[in-house]
Amino acid sequence: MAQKTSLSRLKLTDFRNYAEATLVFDGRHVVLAGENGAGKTNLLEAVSFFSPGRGLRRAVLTDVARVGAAGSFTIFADVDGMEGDVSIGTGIEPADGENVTRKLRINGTPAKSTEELSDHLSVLWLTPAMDGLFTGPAADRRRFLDRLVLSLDHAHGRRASDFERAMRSRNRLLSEGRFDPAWLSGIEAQMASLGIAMAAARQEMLGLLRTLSAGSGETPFPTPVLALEGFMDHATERPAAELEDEYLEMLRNSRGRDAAAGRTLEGPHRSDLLVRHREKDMEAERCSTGEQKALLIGLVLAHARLTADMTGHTPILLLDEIAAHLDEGRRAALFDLVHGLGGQSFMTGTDKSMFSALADRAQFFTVAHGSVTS
Ligand SMILES: Nc1ncnc2c1ncn2[C@@H]1O[C@H](COP(=O)(O)OP(=O)(O)OP(=O)(O)O)[C@@H](O)[C@H]1O
Repeated sequence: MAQKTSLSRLKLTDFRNYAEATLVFDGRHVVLAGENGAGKTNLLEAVSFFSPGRGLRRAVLTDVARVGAAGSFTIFADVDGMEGDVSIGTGIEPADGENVTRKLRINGTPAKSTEELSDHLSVLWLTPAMDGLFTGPAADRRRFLDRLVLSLDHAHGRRASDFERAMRSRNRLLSEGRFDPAWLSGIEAQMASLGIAMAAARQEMLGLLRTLSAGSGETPFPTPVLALEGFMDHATERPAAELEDEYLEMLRNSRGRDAAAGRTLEGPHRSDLLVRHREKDMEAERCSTGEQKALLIGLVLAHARLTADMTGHTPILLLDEIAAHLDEGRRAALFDLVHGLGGQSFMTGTDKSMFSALADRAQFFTVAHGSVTS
């Protein structure tokens, strides 16, 4: 059984609609109930800042600081984490100018990068903004998949940003007509090694999820069948060095075409995550809204289970308005599955009664106008 990671205290200052708030948790699941616009999602967003990146809204940091305050915000948490008890603080300072970066302190010591958060906890989320994942642009699905990969392979984010940087340099050289072979070859070699490593990490994640869902029992949440399309799709069995050579060759041969297109036409930045509903044998985008939501829940729960199995620690789950579109039976089944993961989850809803099946497995808070009461 994986060990539980959990938050025991959360303190916000000038964060979204909170001037100041402190919440004390006792290790159970957390239910945040309140009217529309009360500040429930803001609390989940605050917790999501304890993972690398820009949080569950992918926010511009200056938008997060409370309107009318000094321009800074802070979030502190006491965490029972993967390496034991730890105090984590993050936020921005006022007037950092255009290039605001998120500061992070772990036990009072400044951290070099937000990637250090992954040593202490893993935070996964499901929000209504993700409802259109299967019908929306491929870039959203790629980002979703990359977040899944990142939770187990912490180098994936760096790889992806280094690839992006190299690709931008190549695009610039090509668009300026500077076909300097030595320079281009150097950049393309870097793209080939990073690009194939990215594709391999994504394939590995899909393989792990496939193995896991093959063993999962009956639940009301359908099993998603996942595949990648668009770049080196069927090449998983071949050695990485061979694939790198192939991609390098592809890049070399497509310089003219890419220059004309103004972008690189082949690469891991063109992959798409294909999702099928296994039981119905149908593409996710052709499933009903409710079926898509259930598939998404199935996918996030499978990922949470995988994270727990692989790291030995349960992730913290943020489930925004999760109960809203489920009937009573599915709601109860969902709570049992979430509880069965053995971790701490944070759930929001407009009505406390939607969570009654959780009973004493959860701690209930009421949120109203940027303040929280238990
Ligand atoms: N930087 C900010 N400063 C002050 N208020 C903000 C800021 N950013 C967002 N808000 C406000 O925070 C409020 C609460 O937002 P939140 O998304 O948390 O609501 P919610 O309780 O999840 O509501 P719903 O049930 O409608 O999803 C909104 O009214 C929003 O305008």
